[in-house]
Amino acid sequence: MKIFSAHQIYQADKSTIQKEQIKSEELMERAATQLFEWMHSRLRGTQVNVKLFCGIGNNGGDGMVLARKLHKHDYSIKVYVVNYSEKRSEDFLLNLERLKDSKVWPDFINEESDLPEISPNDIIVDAIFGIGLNRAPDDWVGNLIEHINDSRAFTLSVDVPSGLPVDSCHWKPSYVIRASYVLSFQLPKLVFFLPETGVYVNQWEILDIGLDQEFIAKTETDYELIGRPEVLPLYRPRLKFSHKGTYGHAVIIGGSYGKIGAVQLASNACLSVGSGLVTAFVPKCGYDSLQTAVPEVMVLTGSRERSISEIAIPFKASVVGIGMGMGMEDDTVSAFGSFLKECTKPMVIDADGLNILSQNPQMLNDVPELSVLTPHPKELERLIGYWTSDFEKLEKAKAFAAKHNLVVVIKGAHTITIYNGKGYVNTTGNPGMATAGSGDVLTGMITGLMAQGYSSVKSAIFGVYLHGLAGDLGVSSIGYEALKASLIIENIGNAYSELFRQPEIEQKEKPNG
Ligand SMILES: NC(=O)C1=CN([C@@H]2O[C@H](COP(=O)(O)OP(=O)(O)OC[C@H]3O[C@@H](n4cnc5c(N)ncnc54)[C@H](OP(=O)(O)O)[C@@H]3O)[C@@H](O)[C@H]2O)[C@@H](O)CC1
Ligand SMILES: Nc1ncnc2c1ncn2[C@@H]1O[C@H](COP(=O)(O)OP(=O)(O)O)[C@@H](O)[C@H]1O
Ligand SMILES: [K+]
Repeated sequence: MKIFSAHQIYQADKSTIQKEQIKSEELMERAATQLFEWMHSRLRGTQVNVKLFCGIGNNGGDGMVLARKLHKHDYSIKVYVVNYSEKRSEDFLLNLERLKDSKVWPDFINEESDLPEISPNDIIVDAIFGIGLNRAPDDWVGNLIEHINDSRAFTLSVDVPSGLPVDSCHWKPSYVIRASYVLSFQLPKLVFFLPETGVYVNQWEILDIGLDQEFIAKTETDYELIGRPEVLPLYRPRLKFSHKGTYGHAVIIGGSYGKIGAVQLASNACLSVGSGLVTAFVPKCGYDSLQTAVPEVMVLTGSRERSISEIAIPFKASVVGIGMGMGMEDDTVSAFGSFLKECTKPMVIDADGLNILSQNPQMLNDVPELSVLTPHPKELERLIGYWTSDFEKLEKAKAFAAKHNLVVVIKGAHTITIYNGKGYVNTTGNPGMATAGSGDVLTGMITGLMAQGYSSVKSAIFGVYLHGLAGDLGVSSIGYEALKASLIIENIGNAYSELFRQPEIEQKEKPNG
């Protein structure tokens, strides 16, 4: 699913209004009808106090329409207009009048007003700011937002949590609504998936307000949300008359004394995702444990006992995954540097491979184009330097990836794969995966997909998705805390099956059982 910028959403609005020959107020009515139906189907007339906090722009206008509809259906409502500017939008004003016509009289809150009482049992509708936020709220509006957050009442945010920037702009973290639920119009917003801003969004859902599909389809976006519909077409079926040679020979290089497990996890994952053959290259100390733990994996060793001091692969590997648990001994660094000079095919670089690159940036020139780098945030910072916001981080990562023609996988709760100026935002995975070795598993999986002939960027996008899905399936049987990286590997097969699982057909209720 595409992720639009605020500017693109406004354009989609315009295009819809032009094409359907409707007024903007009708689009607002449509959006608010969706909001109302969502609430009504859940509340079913329950008598709770709904307190609507509405700004004076179109986000507030949505709130006005929703208030009118709730009132018409006899809900107990109280409307507050957060009067942060004299520049009210036309559709807000129109719907304020319509609300008054239905005999609802909002309270106007301004800088001098007392903060309204909110009980934890109230339901708050947050329609103060939407995608139009372009600076941090004034302190008095911020105090109101803090007051709403402190109330612990269920807070339903319209379109976006108020105070949250949709695109890069000044904002203040304490002046953002902590939404229990966000009903966002038509398309997801990038900030829902970034670590700094995503924390304000507990759960979100898209409401289809019928924006111009043709416009959406033809608009190029900087970001795309990757779910099942996006990854299914990437899958390459196994062929009946294929053999192990068809699916490539991957080599996993890494490990040092005490960190051989990283290579074991990566090679096992590489095999489990479907690589035809897998060879691990480790220092001598890794030989016995690897051969015992994963008999399907072949093992080559260097000449040293505890670390890698030279890398020699006596055959043509389809792809190499390198760096996990490798350490940064001087000899290892020079072995890595010389190996890069020999390589021409795209590879996957993780962990100490990335750290070596950060300390020796000249080596970046020898990294084969279209290689996949899989940094966690700390490794990314070492590579691209410090950033002051997630927006800046993404821009820097894009520039870095473009400069070296690489695929950069920014790992996190929503891993983002950067390639060719675009970011692919993953939707699978869970906090149970914040555990030792889960990154090694990911590197193995991406390497294993490349071995089978998937392109670098497709391997990264597909691998990240499958890895998260395997983690989700693992967690469903064991819970977050107990999930271990090896269980992610055990669930790779289930993750493939899950991709193709048909949604269960609803059982029709039979009379008398
Ligand atoms: N297609 C869709 O998705 C549809 C979207 N719709 C709805 O429209 C919403 C967007 O509405 P919007 O453009 O009027 O902006 P909104 O967020 O209400 O802000 C209002 C104004 O506040 C101002 N301002 C900004 N920051 C400020 C600050 N810190 N402190 C004080 N003032 C500040 C700024 O004006 P400025 O003062 O900069 O001139 C801004 O214009 C969208 O989220 C959705 O709910 C639906 O109705 C229909 C279909
Ligand atoms: N909270 C989370 N939600 C979803 N996925 C997560 C979360 N935390 C970590 N992960 C995933 O787990 C992996 C961790 O990688 P990394 O930090 O390199 O681990 P390690 O170095 O121990 O192998 C990444 O793929 C990351 O996306
Ligand atoms: K809002």
